[in-house]
Amino acid sequence: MAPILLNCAGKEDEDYIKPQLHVKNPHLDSMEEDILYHFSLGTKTHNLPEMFGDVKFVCVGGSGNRMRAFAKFMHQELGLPGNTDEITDICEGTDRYSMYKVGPVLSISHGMGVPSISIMLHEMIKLLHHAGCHDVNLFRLGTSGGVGISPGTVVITDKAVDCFFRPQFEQVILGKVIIRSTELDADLAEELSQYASEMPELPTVIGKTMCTSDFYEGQGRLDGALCSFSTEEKVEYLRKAYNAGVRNIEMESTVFAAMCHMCNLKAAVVCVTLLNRFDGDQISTPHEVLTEYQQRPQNLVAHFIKKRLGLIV
Ligand SMILES: O=P(O)(O)O[C@@H]1C[C@H](O)[C@@H](CO)O1
Ligand SMILES: O=c1cc[nH]c(=O)[nH]1
Repeated sequence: MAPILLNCAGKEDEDYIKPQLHVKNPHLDSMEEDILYHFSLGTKTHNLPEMFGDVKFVCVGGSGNRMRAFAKFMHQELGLPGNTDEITDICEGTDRYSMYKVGPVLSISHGMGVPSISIMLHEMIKLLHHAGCHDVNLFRLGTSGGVGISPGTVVITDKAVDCFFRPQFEQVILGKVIIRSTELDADLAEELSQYASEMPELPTVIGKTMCTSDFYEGQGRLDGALCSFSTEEKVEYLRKAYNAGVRNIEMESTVFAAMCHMCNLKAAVVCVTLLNRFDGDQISTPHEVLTEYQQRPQNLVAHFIKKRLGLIV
């Protein structure tokens, strides 16, 4: 299926100026070859424009199985020809990440935490650059812990914040702390929220997402191998987070937002909550319920993609 050229408002438009992706690295121009090591892809070994030039939507999430399931789901949703069993892992030469392409949709796993997603984002953004992609929307489809909201709620992030509730991401470069903005695309979040309101089966809120560097102590859990705080201190911290507008906690949103923002890529974070952290720390929900929860961000983003491609009105 040939991709349709749509402008930001999702309308076909010949005069539309395509938003350009900017890699911010002058050294790249003088490199004879760029090996995307963790993807097992490279500019000399692969024809990246041919393989990826038509990509318009990049969806990322922690687990390889989830992102394969999403690729198969999108294949069906877009009505693409062929069998979903034929959708293979483009990165099968490495076991670091998994990548699947279905029409204009690229589905990539990023593992857990900031270091893992950050490596993936460097290589993915260079991949889009080498392939000559433009006008690409990026989505993180994740899971999270809810703060004062019911399990199964989908949170569309308006601001990704750090564990001090600041909308920033700190990167240490050459021994210096560099602070980057975690601004996400407000129009994209608004559009997703509008579509969510058309899907009554999808409980959705817009709120701040707090990104931590740990699942246990870093998220105020009492059930890790280490814990040095009381239940009251945990609840006080979660209450402060809630009052600051935080509605969920995960582990990748700030670097995802910061890197996309720096490279002029429109990005959104859509995570389902697996539990309400005021009610506990352990994720004891049955597996099949968790599987259904994980499908929810996928349903919303699939709806968005189909709207953008003009497959539904
Ligand atoms: O995309 P996923 O569901 O992997 O994101 C969250 C944040 C951590 O990576 C992980 C912790 O369970 O889930
Ligand atoms: O509580 C949770 C659940 C999923 N992912 C997280 O990072 N935290």
